[in-house]
Order: sequence, then C-alpha cells, then structure tokens
Amino acid sequence: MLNLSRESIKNDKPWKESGIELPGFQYEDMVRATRDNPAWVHFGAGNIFRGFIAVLQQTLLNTGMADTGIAAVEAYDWEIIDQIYEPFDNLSLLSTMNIDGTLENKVVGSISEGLVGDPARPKDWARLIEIFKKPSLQMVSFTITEKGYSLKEMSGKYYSDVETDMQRGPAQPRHLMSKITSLAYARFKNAELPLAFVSMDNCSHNGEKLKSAVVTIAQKWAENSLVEKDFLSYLNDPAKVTFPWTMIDKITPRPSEAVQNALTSLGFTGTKILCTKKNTFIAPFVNAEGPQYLVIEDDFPNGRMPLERAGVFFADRQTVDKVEKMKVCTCLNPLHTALAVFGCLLGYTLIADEMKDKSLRRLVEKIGYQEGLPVVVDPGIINPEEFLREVLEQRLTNPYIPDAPQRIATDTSQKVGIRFGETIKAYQKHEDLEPTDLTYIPLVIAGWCRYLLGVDDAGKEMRLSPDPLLEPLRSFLDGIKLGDSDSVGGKLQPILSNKDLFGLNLYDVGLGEKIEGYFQEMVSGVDSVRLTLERYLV
Ligand SMILES: NC(=O)c1ccc[n+]([C@@H]2O[C@H](COP(=O)([O-])OP(=O)(O)OC[C@H]3O[C@@H](n4cnc5c(N)ncnc54)[C@H](O)[C@@H]3O)[C@@H](O)[C@H]2O)c1
Ligand SMILES: O=P(O)(O)OC[C@@H](O)[C@@H](O)[C@H](O)[C@H](O)CO
Repeated sequence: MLNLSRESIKNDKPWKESGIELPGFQYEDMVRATRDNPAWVHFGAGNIFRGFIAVLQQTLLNTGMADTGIAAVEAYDWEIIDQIYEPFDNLSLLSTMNIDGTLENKVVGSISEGLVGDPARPKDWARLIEIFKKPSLQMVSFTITEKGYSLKEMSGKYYSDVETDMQRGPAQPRHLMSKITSLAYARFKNAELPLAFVSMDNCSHNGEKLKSAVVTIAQKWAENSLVEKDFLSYLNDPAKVTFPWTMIDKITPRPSEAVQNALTSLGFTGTKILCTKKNTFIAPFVNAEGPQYLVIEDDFPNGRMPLERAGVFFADRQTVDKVEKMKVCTCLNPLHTALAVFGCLLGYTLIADEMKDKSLRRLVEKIGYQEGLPVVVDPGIINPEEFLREVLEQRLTNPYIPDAPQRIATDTSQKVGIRFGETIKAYQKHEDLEPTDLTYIPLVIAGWCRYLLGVDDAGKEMRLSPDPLLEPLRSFLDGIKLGDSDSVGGKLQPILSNKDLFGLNLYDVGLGEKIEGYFQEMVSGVDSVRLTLERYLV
C-alpha cells in the first residue's frame, strides 16, 4: 500500500516498483533545517503551488542546491491544511499527464510545514510571525487567485474586513492583504530585515498589484497612528522590500477521476477528491501538464535560491512584463477564457474536446494569431509564435489533460480586463490598427455576457462557476429572455462601460455597440450561440 506519509516514504521499494519517484533527500533533515532557517514561505496552498512551485524547490533539494523547503500557508481556505496537508504530512503526489497518455508520478516532499495563516489559529500565527522575523527568510510567494489582492467591492467600497483591518491595525488582521502587511510589520520591527514578496498569480503586473494592496493598508495604519511612518518607507525602499513581477504558466486542472483511478490501480491510497466549502477542488494528488514556464524579475534584497537551476527564467522587469503580456493577454489565457465561456454554453466539459470543434478551434486560432500576435512585443526569452503554436497544437489539444471550461470560467469578471482589455488598448495605441478592427475578442465578451444569463445554448439552466461579481453582474441582465433579442435593450451598458472590468469603457472605443449586436444574435433563440459562431468563423 502506497500511502502518503513520512513513514511510508522511508521505504522506497514499493514506490519504485510502482514507478513513483520519491524525494531524493532526507525529508526529516529538510523539515528540521527549514524550522530553524526558513527561506521561503508560500501563501495559497492550492494545486498550482503543489504541482509546480513546490516541485522547483524539490529539484534544488534533490541536487543539494538547497537544504530547506517551503512553509505553505493557507489564509483563506483552512480545509486545505486540515484535510489535505496535515493528514498526509504535507506530502503530495504530482501526476504529470503526457500527450501520449502516460502518467509520470512523483511524491513532492519539499513542503516543510502547512500553516493556517490567521490569528484565530494562534499557534500557526505565532509560527508565521517567528518565520517573518528570521534573517534567513528570502521570499514570500503567492498563488491566491486574482481576487485575493482586491481590497474593494465592485462599488468601489472597501470590503468590510478591510475596513475593520484599517481601523484596528496589525494585531488581528482578517483580510489576507492585511495579514501580509501585519507580518511585514513584524519583520520591519525586527531590524527592518530585507525580503521579496513575489506574486505568482495570473494577473498583469502582479507585483504591482500586491504592492499596492500592502502599501494601501500600511498607509491607513500610518494615518491612524497604528504603525510608525517609517514602516511605509521600509515597504517603499527597494533595498529592503521588493515586489518582483512574474509570469507563471502550467495548466494545472482540478484533480481528475481518471488520474485518481490510475493512481488507485497502482496501489496509491488516499486519493479522495475534496471540494471544500470555499470551492477549492483538491486531493492528495495534483494532476498537471508537462510544459511549464516561470519567469521572475530578479530583484531579491535578501538573496534567493538558485531557481534557474530548476528551469526558472530570471529577467528584468521589462522582460517579465513582455513575457507576461504575451501569455496572459495574448497567447494562452484569452484563448482559455474564450473556450471557458463558449464551452460552458455549448455543453462541453473538456477543453481538448472543444479543440475538436471546428468553430471553437478557429475562434482561438483567430484570437491568437490574427488579433493577438500583431500587438505582442517579443520578450526575447520565449518566442511568442512558437509559444502560441505549442499552446494550440500540443497543450489545449492534449486529451489527457482533464481540464474543464467550468474551472476556467471561475472568476471571469476578475480576468476579462487583463485577458482582452490589454489587447484592445494596444489596438487603440497602434498606428495602423483600431479597436473596431477586432471581431473575435468582442465575440468572446458577448459570449461571456450570454454565459452570465445562466442558460446554455440548448435553453437549459446552466450552473455558473463561482465569481465574486456574479450577482451584481447578473442583476443588470434581469429581464433578458432567450428568444427575444428586443429584451436586451440597453441592459449590457453598465457592464460594457465598466472601466474596472475591462480597463476601459468599451463604448469609448467603438466596441460597445458591436458587442451588443453579437449578444443580440446569441440570445435570438436556442442554438443561436452555435449559429453566431459559425456565422463569424466560416
Ligand atoms: N491552475 C492553473 O492552471 C494555474 C496556472 C498558472 C497560474 N495559476 C494561478 O494560481 C492561482 C491559483 O490556482 P490553483 O490551481 O492553485 O487554484 P486552487 O483552486 O487549487 O487554489 C486556489 C488558492 O487560492 C486561494 N484563494 C482563493 N480565493 C482567495 C481569496 N479571496 N483570498 C485569498 N486566497 C484565496 C485558495 O485558498 C487556494 O489556496 C490562479 O488563480 C492563477 O492566478 C494557476
Ligand atoms: O487560474 P486562472 O483563474 O487565472 O485562469 C484559469 C486558467 O486559464 C489558468 O489557470 C491556466 O490554466 C494557466 O494560466 C495556465 O498557465
């Protein structure tokens, strides 16, 4: 029986017999070394962290280039620690899904501890403060989803937790960004030790977003005399605190039943897939594709681990920006969002199946090659056209990647600005191009509005993926009826003109009416989404 535990991995024979790679270092030594001299803390203990980021440090540990692991922190969804970390001694199993259908399995053992990041768990919180006071700490990284950095509601008002935190100061923070600010304050009070805060989420200028949230909270605390003004200077001093930008890429779907079955047949136990109350789909194993890219701005005031030896690119900020724009705004994520909304509407549950659908395949090829590539700046370290080709021909089409449009449709409201707004802005600035030249990006935006109706193309009610703005957005569409294009009226206006959503008012660039037109076509009746796609993708 192969169960994930410290004891079980001491006996490598059954694991080897099942073809499962084990960590190539002494797990207990790593835990001990990290306890005394932690160098890396990660917030957001979900799938991409366990399937990609933690494996990078494992590569360094395996080859003796590091002797400490990563302290994983979950500040939002405590069930992840209680049900997936703690019972399995913080170990997980990564199953890499190759395009030929084979699985490569390895136990990931580079996570030294799993902590709940909240003062309501006093022991874990005290340990976190201890870690943040350590001179050895070099990097705090994040995969907390785009919404994890937001301090405000759609109305522009601070969330009530954030308001409370701003009034109360660093002692009992509730929102994750206040917790980070509070921990940074503990480090500031301990000789202003240097540190890098590294967002690895899919948002444009992710470092800037993280810094802005932390500094906003610190500023309020300083204004309310809850911290010294020097704390702000510390956060703004690049010799002491940095917020490097990054680009991260590896399709890491929710745990799949097919992989669960394959692992069970190898004798691996504990493969239960959990959907937490906060909607995280997680299991003791992680399934992911093989291709992976991580580019990090090389700005670490307290030094860093040699992650380039594990395949990470280090570059200057401009290069990260270009490579990130290339992936998030053009060559991967916009295609994913297009497949997500239309996949849900057309009843698909697998991205690879959508790539067999002529219209959808053509749609993403058009968005990538025709509308995106002309405004992409070549970052120099990864060629955009080759990257796009790999995405379209080898990654999205990999039938063994159990990635669902429903997963990718999660939080679309948080992503449309980055995934489409940036290209629209680039068309606005371009000498020879106009936003009104675009067809396929507006079609996807119309498709997203159609998706928000919660009725699929067959006219059946459709369960929508979680999104923090689902209710306010849907309320704008009240009264729109499938089969009645006239019911649309001006109802899309508050959505399409919202600069917070798209980064610009779509009417100001001549796209609002165009999107309304596509939307009307898509609500004209049953099957009208399919017919609209076919009309524009002949
Ligand atoms: N999964 C992928 O393919 C992939 C690839 C590249 C980048 N990413 C980035 O990583 C993020 C997480 O992906 P994942 O696969 O780990 O997802 P996941 O569902 O497995 O985990 C989500 C993590 O985010 C945390 N989180 C969610 N909402 C939060 C909030 N409001 N405040 C604080 N924390 C919150 C959860 O607690 C959990 O730790 C993505 O949103 C994306 O930005 C993911
Ligand atoms: O993770 P999100 O929510 O930002 O976006 C969903 C997917 O597009 C994303 O997770 C991709 O799988 C990933 O960006 C590939 O690197």
